[in-house]
Amino acid sequence: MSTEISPEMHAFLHELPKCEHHVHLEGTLGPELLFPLAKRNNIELPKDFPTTVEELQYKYDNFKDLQDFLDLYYVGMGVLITEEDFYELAWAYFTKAHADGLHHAETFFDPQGHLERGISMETVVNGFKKACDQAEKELGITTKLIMCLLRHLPAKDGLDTIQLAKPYYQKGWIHGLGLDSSEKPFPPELFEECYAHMAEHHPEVLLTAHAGEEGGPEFIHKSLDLLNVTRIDHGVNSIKDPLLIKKLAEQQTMLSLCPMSNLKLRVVEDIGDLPIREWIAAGVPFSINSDDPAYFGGYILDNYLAVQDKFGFDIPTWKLIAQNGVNGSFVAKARKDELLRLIDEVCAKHQ
Ligand SMILES: Nc1ncnc2[nH]cnc12
Ligand SMILES: [Zn+2]
Repeated sequence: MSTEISPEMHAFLHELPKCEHHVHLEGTLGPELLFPLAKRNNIELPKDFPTTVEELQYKYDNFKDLQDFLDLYYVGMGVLITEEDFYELAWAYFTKAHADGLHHAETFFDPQGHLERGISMETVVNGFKKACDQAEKELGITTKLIMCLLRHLPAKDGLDTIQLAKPYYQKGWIHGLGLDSSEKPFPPELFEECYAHMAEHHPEVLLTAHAGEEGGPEFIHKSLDLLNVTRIDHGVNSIKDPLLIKKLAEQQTMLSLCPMSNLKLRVVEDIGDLPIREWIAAGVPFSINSDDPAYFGGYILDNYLAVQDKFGFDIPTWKLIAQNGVNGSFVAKARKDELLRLIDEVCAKHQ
């Protein structure tokens, strides 16, 4: 069922202060930047890669599953070469998301997808950090960078990557460790050593992992119990296990839900099938995110609107969702209080 979103509700959702916890910076690379960067950097795209925006868009609209998307995603990021490319990419994301009412962003990046092409960690992190600093200064968006390990690569490669990123963890330029890429063939336990290393040497770092996107509830259990993550990225399949739902609610573990991604990658047939009402009823906190917005057809506000279109929530429910997003953010109490005050103001104005 779809509900008509009134202009008032649209304006409210636009204004509602938002936090994003699940966006891959490489997933913000759309055709409008991909093709010019390929040209600028003299990158010859593979023979079977689309050559026009329309052909690329057709691919984006017809992913069969997560792997089908990832195959295109890893080729796409091959046009990113210089520090300036990484900066431009992230800055374009921050400006777009700012226009959607974004106030705080915890952004993923995949260094191994660049290191294996001969791009240095320094190039990647310097470019992203420059955009983060500018977003804080010019747009008032607080930011955190979360480095993800690619689970289709060996854990040893992950440990080497952690080693390379150490100076940036020490400087406080990278704040989290995540785990992404093909889920089902590469379960969480393969990366126990990587997460244990981070917990031992950088206890201040946020630990999170993609789990329960295509994998079952056991991937979420193992991410919590073996990797000791305090957040779960996606977590859609948590609903298949009532005990897990109870545990997520008890521990107040936030799920970073990505509705349009879940639809495009066929995790669900319809956004209305997402277990959002069940999570709210059980007290499981979640935030709403864009994942790879250039590939899935929508930035953060589009994802909020897609949920509203199917669920028709009232303002108090949206207030709760926004508050949970703030409380699950990796920021100091003073910033949380500030964001919660802003949410109160916008909700009071639209009540
Ligand atoms: N939705 C997703 N799942 C797993 N890995 C990803 N990398 C980028 N987007 C991803
Ligand atoms: Zn993701």
